Amino acid sequence: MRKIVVGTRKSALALTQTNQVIAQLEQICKRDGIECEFEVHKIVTKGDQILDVTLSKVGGKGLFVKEIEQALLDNVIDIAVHSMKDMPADLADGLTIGAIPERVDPRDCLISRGGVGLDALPTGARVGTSSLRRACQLKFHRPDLQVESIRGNIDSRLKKLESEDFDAILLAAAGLHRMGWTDRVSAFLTADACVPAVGQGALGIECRAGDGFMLDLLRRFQHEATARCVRAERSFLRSLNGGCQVPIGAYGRIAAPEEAVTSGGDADVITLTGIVGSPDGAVLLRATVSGTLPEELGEELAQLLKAQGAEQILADVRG
Ligand SMILES: NCc1[nH]cc(CCC(=O)O)c1CC(=O)O
Repeated sequence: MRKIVVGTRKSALALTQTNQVIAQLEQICKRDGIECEFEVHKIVTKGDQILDVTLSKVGGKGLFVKEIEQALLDNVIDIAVHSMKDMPADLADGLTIGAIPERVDPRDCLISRGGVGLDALPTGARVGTSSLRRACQLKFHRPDLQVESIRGNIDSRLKKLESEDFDAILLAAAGLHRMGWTDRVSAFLTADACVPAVGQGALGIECRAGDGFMLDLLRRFQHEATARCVRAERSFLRSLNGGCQVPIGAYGRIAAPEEAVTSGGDADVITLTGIVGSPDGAVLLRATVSGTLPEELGEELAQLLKAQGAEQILADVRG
């Protein structure tokens, strides 16, 4: 009986999604006759310690990931469950993503007082988000809104909607979905109106690159369509040198079978949309590409946005 130690952050969302992944892996083990048991190991990351200060000013890439990767390298844990959108473009040497399971809802959503949608928010309403990507796209559509920083895990941000007197906050639908809190959603923003963060809604299970047992198990948990879309999004992010604290978004999807048939296309074709913008929403560059090779698609999309001036916008944000 092999014991698999699973590392996780200790936030409510991290623990919940880790337990959901363990339950799914247990099903696979049972189905395929693999004998193993799972144990959860909680790790406090730098990102958790400094949630109250301005994360974007600290500027480190992968603030939620570094200590967890060290625990993998030190054999303290065997796998780690991450939100793909928190993963830096490059992993630590010796580690790999063994599985990307099926993505849940990739969209952002609005949680407002009174449950109204974006268009019904009063002129000048205060909206809480610390994501430059969300701020940019929100201000692009509604320049009158006042975007203000809000910190903390999703549970504390939901509390701050009331206690800090915001009219609305923006969160990823996926986190609320995993917590069973989608009844709090006032409106889902379409992936076109607000292009999600790279990897949003997807999880990644990281392990040691040389751990054959884990790689064999995790391979059975991978959702190929999701994995290819996320690889395309991450290739785009890497090509722009982006971390999670820059106003960059990308969303890859694979045409539904009926769409692929009517377009005469291939069921493997990924359609990838990306944006780069200024945090005040004055500039919002966007392009869409499609193709079958994830890494090349991401690079192609980055080239298109660079040709529109993306590098200067990002340089201005980074200061
Ligand atoms: N940046 C924090 C973070 N990282 C992952 C999620 C949950 C959504 C997901 O898995 O993509 C969230 C919360 C949020 O952005 O609302």
